[in-house]
Amino acid sequence: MLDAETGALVREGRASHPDGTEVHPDHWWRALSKAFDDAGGLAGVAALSVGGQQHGMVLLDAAGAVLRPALLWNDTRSAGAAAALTEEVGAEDFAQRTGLVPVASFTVTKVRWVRDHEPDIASRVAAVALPHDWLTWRLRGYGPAGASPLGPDLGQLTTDRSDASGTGYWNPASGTYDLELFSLAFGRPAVEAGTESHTERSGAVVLPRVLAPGESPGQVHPAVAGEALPPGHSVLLGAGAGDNAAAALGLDARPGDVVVSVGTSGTVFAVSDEPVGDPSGTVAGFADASGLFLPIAVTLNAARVLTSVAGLLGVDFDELSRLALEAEPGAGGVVLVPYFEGERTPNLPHATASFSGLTIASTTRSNFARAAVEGMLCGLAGGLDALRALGHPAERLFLIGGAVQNPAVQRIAAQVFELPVLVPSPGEYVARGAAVQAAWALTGERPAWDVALDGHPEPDFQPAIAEQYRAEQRKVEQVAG
Ligand SMILES: Nc1ncnc2c1ncn2[C@@H]1O[C@H](COP(=O)(O)OP(=O)(O)O)[C@@H](O)[C@H]1O
Ligand SMILES: O=C(CO)[C@@H](O)[C@H](O)COP(=O)(O)O
Repeated sequence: MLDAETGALVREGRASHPDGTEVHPDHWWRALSKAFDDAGGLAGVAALSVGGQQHGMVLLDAAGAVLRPALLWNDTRSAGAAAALTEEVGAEDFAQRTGLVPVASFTVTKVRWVRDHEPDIASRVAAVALPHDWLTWRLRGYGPAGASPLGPDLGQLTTDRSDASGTGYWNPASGTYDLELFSLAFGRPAVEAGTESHTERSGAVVLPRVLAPGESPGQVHPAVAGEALPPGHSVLLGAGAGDNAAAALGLDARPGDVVVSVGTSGTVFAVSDEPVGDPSGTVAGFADASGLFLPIAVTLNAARVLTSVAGLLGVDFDELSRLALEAEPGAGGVVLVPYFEGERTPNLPHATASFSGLTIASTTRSNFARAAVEGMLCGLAGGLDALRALGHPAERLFLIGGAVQNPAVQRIAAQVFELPVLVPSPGEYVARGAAVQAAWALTGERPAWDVALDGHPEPDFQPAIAEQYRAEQRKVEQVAG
């Protein structure tokens, strides 16, 4: 909870939901309510907005009930559907129509998977929403018949540009749904909530109405906030956003800035004045939450690479960092291509990780620790190269995400990225971006809050690290591709 004038942190609360690649949205709802309690309730809060993981598929029936656990961004079961859709539409056309070339993360591939593997569920789908859409709808009082104050009005579902652009059936350049593409994927017609054709086309699958930046979908319903909301107090809602677009808002990133987030996913993105369509699929051409665009490259293997290697070495993160910094740049020739969870960029959903360059001399704990950090960051550096190759200016790099608290990640980032690296003060930048949206909806103006910096590691670019990594990565790609 931030002060609307200054952006200063006033209170915070947190609650977790289960890990995994499919999660029932009810867990998010319970976690949100616990987080409100943990933060001391909503007294004094004038507006709030929801930032959430992108792409997750929430299927609702006509009575507003969730039909199955949401398939999340990191669920790769729809890799075959992604390949089929790319084949049917063509990568070039797909990129032109949506900014994307399908990979398993995107919602369009998940609806195709459901059509093909769960036809009973597919036939009962009345609406498809994303995590933040569903939470915003629930906060407004809509939800399953009998278990929500305003009932299952699917016409009230809303989303925002940033998350709509991660579905694979919305066109960031025109700002409209590509309903034909949705029907091709799912085999049923669709309609945008709240439009004229929505009322005329009963039976079509409802897709949330796309709000403009700064637009509000309404207020938190007093009955759903329970004791968190004091009597007579109202809370305005912001549009909500996908997590990466929210982080860009939270950092007040502008064209020329690149953000690298090392969390569960690894992301590299820029804010751009122009829409992007990369037919190679390396860069996804999302929209941002400010009215501009957010070209992005995303890896599935980020912070958890360090968790795995720390576990292998039997050390905590502090010791992993100490070991990594003890080794020389290049880790004595040891390279980790860290595709522990398959990979999304490059699109290798079935790849596995591999260590190489092991000799008696190089097989040391410190080289393993360093190879883990280098491999993870080199995967992201490939994303930066792709953004630059598309002509995006990159003047400085913000490094955020849980793993950035690791000193080795900061120091080695300055060796792997050929840019000044800035480390903002530790914080929840996605939540901060959601707070920007809330303040924007409240005042009608995008706030300009200062972002405090924690440090900027000394520039120390060492191209040999990435060169060595790329050589091994090409070999892995040949086997897994
Ligand atoms: N000091 C550290 N070194 C390495 N990884 C860390 C460290 N601290 C936290 N992490 C990792 O950061 C991840 C959480 O990052 P965060 O950006 O909050 O995640 P998410 O992308 O899921 O929002 C976890 O995988 C956690 O283990
Ligand atoms: O798939 C993407 C972006 O395209 C991910 O960035 C997800 O939006 C969620 O990532 P985490 O917050 O779990 O790291």
